[in-house]
Amino acid sequence: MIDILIYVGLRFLQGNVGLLSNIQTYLWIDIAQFTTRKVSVDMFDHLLELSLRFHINRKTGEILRAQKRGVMSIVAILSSVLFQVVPTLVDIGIAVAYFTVAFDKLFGIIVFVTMSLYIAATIILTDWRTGYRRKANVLENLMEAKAVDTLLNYETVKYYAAEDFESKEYQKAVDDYQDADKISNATIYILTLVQNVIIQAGLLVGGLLCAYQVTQGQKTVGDFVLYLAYILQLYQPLNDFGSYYKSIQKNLVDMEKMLDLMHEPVEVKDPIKPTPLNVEKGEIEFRNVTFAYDERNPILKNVSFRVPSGQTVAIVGPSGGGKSTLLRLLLRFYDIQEGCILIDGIDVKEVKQQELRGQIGVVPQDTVLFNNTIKYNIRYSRIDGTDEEVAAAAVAAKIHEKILGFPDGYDTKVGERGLRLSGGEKQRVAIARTVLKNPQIVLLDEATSALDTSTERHIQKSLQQMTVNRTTLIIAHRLSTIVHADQILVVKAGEIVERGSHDELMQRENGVYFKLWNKQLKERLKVKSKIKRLGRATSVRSRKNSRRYKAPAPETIAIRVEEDVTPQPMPPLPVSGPVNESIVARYRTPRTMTPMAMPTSSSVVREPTPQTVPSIHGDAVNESADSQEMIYIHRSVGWEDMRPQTMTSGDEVNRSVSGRNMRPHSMAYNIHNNEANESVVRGNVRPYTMTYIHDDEANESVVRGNVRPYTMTYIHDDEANESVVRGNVRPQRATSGDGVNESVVRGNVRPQRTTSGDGVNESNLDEEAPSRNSRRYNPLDFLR
Ligand SMILES: Nc1ncnc2c1ncn2[C@@H]1O[C@H](COP(=O)(O)OP(=O)(O)OP(=O)(O)O)[C@@H](O)[C@H]1O
Repeated sequence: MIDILIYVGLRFLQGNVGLLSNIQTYLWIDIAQFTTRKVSVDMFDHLLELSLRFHINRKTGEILRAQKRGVMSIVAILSSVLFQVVPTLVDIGIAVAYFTVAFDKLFGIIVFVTMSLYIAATIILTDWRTGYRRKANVLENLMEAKAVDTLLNYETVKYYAAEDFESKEYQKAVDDYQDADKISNATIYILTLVQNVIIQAGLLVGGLLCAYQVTQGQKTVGDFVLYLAYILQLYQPLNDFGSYYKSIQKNLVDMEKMLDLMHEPVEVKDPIKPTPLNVEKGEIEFRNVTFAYDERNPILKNVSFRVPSGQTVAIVGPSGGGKSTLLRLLLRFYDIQEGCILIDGIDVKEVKQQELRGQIGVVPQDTVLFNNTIKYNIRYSRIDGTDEEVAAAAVAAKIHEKILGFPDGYDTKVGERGLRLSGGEKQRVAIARTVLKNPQIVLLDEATSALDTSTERHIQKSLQQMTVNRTTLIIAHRLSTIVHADQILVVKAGEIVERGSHDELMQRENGVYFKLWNKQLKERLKVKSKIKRLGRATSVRSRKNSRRYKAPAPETIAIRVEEDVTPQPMPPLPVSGPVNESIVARYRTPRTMTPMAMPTSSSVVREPTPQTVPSIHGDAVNESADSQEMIYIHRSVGWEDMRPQTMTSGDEVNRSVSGRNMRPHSMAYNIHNNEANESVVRGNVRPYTMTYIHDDEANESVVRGNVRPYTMTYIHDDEANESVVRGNVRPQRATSGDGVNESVVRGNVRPQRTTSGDGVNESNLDEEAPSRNSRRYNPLDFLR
């Protein structure tokens, strides 16, 4: 009777386990939610607290996966321990006690040994399995990271038509994971097999002992049946215990990566007692700053400079010199090894990072926006900004009208990372954001370098307005955008190698800045050359004004090639026809053809490339130009198309132009020959520059819209101007000459640049175009 009562009691207890699992559905939801929220938010905060160094190296997909899996594991472990493991252990304990009391010690020992062996085998084998599980996890993370990385780079994948490659890579990642997962699962079967063998062995030994005792009359058949019934009932929770343990172990492995992330040390810490920072003047000072991302590779070496309140300092220099690093250090994304960085005399280390960054506005090189509305993105810098303030900031950044033009206005969604906006629009949103933030210190990190020159010019204007009276640190690649800076720092290999204003730096002919400037100049000219002024005055008649004036500046530049072609001895210059033939044979490109006497010599035919043929005219050249091969006269750096840089004067040349579809970069200085002009008229040539062309025919061709010169300078013929007026042509540059200017004034043409001439300037007051009349003309201005 007691036996039966104990048995029923035990079953009741076991039933309780089921009861508990019902209770858990009510209680558990709250516990699980609380745990999930706590762990997720702590983890998120910690990730935000980690340094830029960590985030530069992270793999977003992997981190999110680790976080998700880690949170789920914690909840699963809690659930297993609370509702499964503890009740099972209680169950097993009672069973051992019951067999010891109800049967005899021997049965208690058998049950105890079986269960101990079972638990020991489960623990040992599960630990062994963990290695496989861990490997499967790593591969699963990689699989996920691969997918996220590819999707984030969707555009790049499409640009390079790399869908197949990416698909194969992803397939491989999936295969690797599945292989590892298969092995991990296979080890479960080994574990289960061992567990079953132990249980069956225990059952067998206990059953045999019981049967023996029945035959000896020590036990009844009823006892035997009771033993079998109960022992079978007992092994069920034991089996469950095995699977709980397996699941706990799996969850512990899953949690590992998240715990690693949690333990990732915070590199840049706030001071314990921070000094309040209230930037008023906004004076910045770098004092003997030395810094390395990796101690083995110093990046900044003893850098010192000061940006006085309200001034603009530009940082320029070769790529990789450490310019962006300076900004990152000012924002304290990294701690420096030596020296200090001060804002209004306070070391940035002494200040709370949030407070520091809260008072500095940054327009980065490539703005990444949140996948939200334009309004949200602008307001991000000051979440209490009103709609009116947001609109005012957008007006200042010259994007308000544009936004209003979108169907959803300020509620337009910008897409992931702001990809639905153009580069220029994104940059303006970033500027508007900074305007709304209204910081005393503004950092511009190549804010416009990714944009085309026209958009850049517009944005530069917004930026310049924004930075008035604010301390500004600009990193620029295009030097033309920072000539206005109060001070320019040239950073090279982690050191400031030059400093001064643009004009001061341009005085140093061998300086880094001077060279950098010229390099960019050459890039724009598409030749590696140095610009040298060729003074020349030209009389130009303005019909409109009925007055004569002297052209204030040389419009043609002679180009002297300095480098990158192996210097070769200059042969005696030829004085007769054959030179031109030699030129024909050698396919040289004339860089400059100016109306000067042409020395010739047959020696050129045999000699290596002459370095300079400063001027060419004369029939022979021109005849050769007429032949199929006269293409490259002199100084070809390559075997490009026939494209002399400048063509001036000389009938035959002009004819060759007319016959051969040559495209001179420049047609300058009184091309007054009809044939040349005819060729222009026929639309065979499209000069980059047309200067002082005063022949009606040329102008007519312009009038007819056959040609679209890049530059029209001092065109003073009414017809040409009229054509501009009529909008037939859109020169990249339009200079002087009232007719042109008037057309600009009337908005018919949109030259890229307009200079000089009151009308132009009036129409274009906000362009701040340098007036050639107002100061000594510097040919470099031409390229700004
Ligand atoms: N997080 C980083 N970890 C290690 N090295 C880095 C890190 N960031 C930059 N560097 C290295 O530091 C050097 C300076 O980089 P920085 O970005 O400051 O150059 P930069 O002058 O702004 O160049 P660019 O004009 O090309 O933008 C480079 O050699 C770069 O490889």
